[in-house]
Amino acid sequence: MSSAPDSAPAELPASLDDVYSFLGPSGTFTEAALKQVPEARGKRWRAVNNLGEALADVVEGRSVAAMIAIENSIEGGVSVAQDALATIPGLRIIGEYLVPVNFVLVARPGTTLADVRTVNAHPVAYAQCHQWLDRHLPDHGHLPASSNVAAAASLFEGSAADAAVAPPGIVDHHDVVVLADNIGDNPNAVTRFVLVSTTRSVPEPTGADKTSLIAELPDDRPGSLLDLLEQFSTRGINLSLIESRPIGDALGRYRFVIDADGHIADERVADALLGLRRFSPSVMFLGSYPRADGQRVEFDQRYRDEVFTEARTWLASLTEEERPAGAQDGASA
Ligand SMILES: O=C(O)C(=O)Cc1ccccc1
Repeated sequence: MSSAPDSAPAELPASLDDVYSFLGPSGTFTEAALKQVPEARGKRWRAVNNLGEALADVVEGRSVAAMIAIENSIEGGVSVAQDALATIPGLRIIGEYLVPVNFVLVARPGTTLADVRTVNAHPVAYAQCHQWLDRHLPDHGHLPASSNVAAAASLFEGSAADAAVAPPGIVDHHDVVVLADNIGDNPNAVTRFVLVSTTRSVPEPTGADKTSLIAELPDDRPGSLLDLLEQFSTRGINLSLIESRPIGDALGRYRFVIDADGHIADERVADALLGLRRFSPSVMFLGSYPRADGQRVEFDQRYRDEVFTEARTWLASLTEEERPAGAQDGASA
């Protein structure tokens, strides 16, 4: 267990509620994402070895929340994370954070690029550097690592690899030599992280929010996906992510991972959820939370809250008994 870098005074109560889990060891991009969470400052941080351990900490009450990578600008959704959120009941996303990611190739002192045969790398990092690796080390082998920092650490723990893909800050943590800088295929790559908890309380709407959902299609017939998408389009809701993931019970069965602009407290988003629920056999609400980029949600004024509430009031009025003129509420004769 480590303490947050800007930790508060030692007399802080050390209850379980104070613990945040993240993919360690210290120096990972996931830790950089957790540093952006004001509520986590001064709390205890638990470095774990994989996503499953981070989420189990939350579900089993060892941590109040876990930071996980969910999407990157090169590969899209992190499928293991999407599948975990789809299959572990009770998890909610309570915040999102963006971390620019770039990578260096490091090795034990004395190693040169010409010596490198095998590279240790986290699979997501490896995928983001493969063009550089294929160009400069065309016959290299890949050894998967549990994190970007673990990849470099393992060079000193008997790893068969000669080099590792790591974050630039790795030089502050290990006595490595940098064989090459900026080996990421996209210099502007960004990874999106989410803070996951089991709390039922949803962050307050800010006007710059996002709602994450997972929905299954009712049946395998033409237009099912269109029906799903229409729930959003007919309510003026923009989607920032839609990805299909296999449900896993039969070939060709998929669930859809969706990020929609807006908050469940927005009438148009709540109405879209009701629409989804009416036709989908399974809709999971993963949470509404402020967008990391702070960008306010733009939508056509035809879909503002008052339009929905006015329509509901109108509907109710259609079947209300007409009151005789002058009658008062609750008045008895
Ligand atoms: O947090 C890290 O450093 C990781 O190892 C996971 C990861 C891998 C690639 C991009 C972002 C996060």
